[in-house]
Amino acid sequence: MLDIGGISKRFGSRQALADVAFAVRPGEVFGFVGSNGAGKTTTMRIVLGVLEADSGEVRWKGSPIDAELRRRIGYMPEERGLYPKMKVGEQLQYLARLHGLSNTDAAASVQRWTERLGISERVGDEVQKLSLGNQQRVQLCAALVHDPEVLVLDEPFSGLDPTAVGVMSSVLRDKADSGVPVIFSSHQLDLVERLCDRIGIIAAGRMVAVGSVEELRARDGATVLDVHGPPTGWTDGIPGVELVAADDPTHARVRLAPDVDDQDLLRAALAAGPVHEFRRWRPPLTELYRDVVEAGPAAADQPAEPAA
Ligand SMILES: Nc1ncnc2c1ncn2[C@@H]1O[C@H](COP(=O)(O)OP(=O)(O)OP(=O)(O)O)[C@@H](O)[C@H]1O
Repeated sequence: MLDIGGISKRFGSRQALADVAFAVRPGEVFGFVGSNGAGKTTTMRIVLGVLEADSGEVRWKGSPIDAELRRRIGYMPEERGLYPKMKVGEQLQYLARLHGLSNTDAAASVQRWTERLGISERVGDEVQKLSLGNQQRVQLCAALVHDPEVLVLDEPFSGLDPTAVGVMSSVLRDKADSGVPVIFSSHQLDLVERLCDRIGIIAAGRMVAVGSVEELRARDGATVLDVHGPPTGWTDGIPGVELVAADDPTHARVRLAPDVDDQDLLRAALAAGPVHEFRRWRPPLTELYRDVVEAGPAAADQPAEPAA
């Protein structure tokens, strides 16, 4: 288990992280989301040990991350760290060797991952001659060539075409299925919802929600129903029933107060007209995110609270 245990970090007067705590289990893809400046990159850098927390600790399998453990993490930094003038294959081979692989193992690994990520034809090209998306594929190869025990990826999907998104998603899923905890940050919430087993939402340096999408949905506790059929307006005046959306003249999305029986609501709908659909509404992550971040300790894009 990768355990991020209550880490805090201050840059001058700015409290970038305040007691951030969550865990990523082996076999799990964990999506780390939050607005610009919320603290994702800072958290990931601390996980990697390239930045030191002021307090709190990161542990992998119960041990604090040290130099030896760091070599066993695959990291894709936000500021991509490739040498532009070096050839793709040479660079990956070099990185794999740096992480302790023999020459033969490194060559086999480079071949395997460049093929999997669709850049095997480009191994003889300088990195700077590749498109940005292909450079990103190389960057993911760089995180994978040494067969890491943990994967930490900072915005690996940004700027990728749909094919590359598909390839990258399946690679992350496979790594997780082989027992590697995978954590990545992203602003693409639909992708995060599809791919991740659990999600952490950070706002202004504080974790405001952690869980599966279902668990995040359950936080609200309210029953919200979509009813299609009767002309909109039939809910007016029913105690404990709030109309929250009406996408067309025969639709009503309603939030029920805890004491309202959904069967009573169904009877009221039937009295107003034929009911074609009556079902619980499952909000997408984009809506859950908005609700959580807006209700969090500070709204999105606000500066982190200054230190005392
Ligand atoms: N080296 C640094 N010196 C000073 N402040 C920093 C430094 N690194 C990060 N910060 C500040 O810490 C806060 C968190 O930044 P961080 O890069 O972790 O956010 P993020 O969630 O990764 O944002 P984005 O989605 O834009 O990449 C921001 O207020 C940022 O300005």
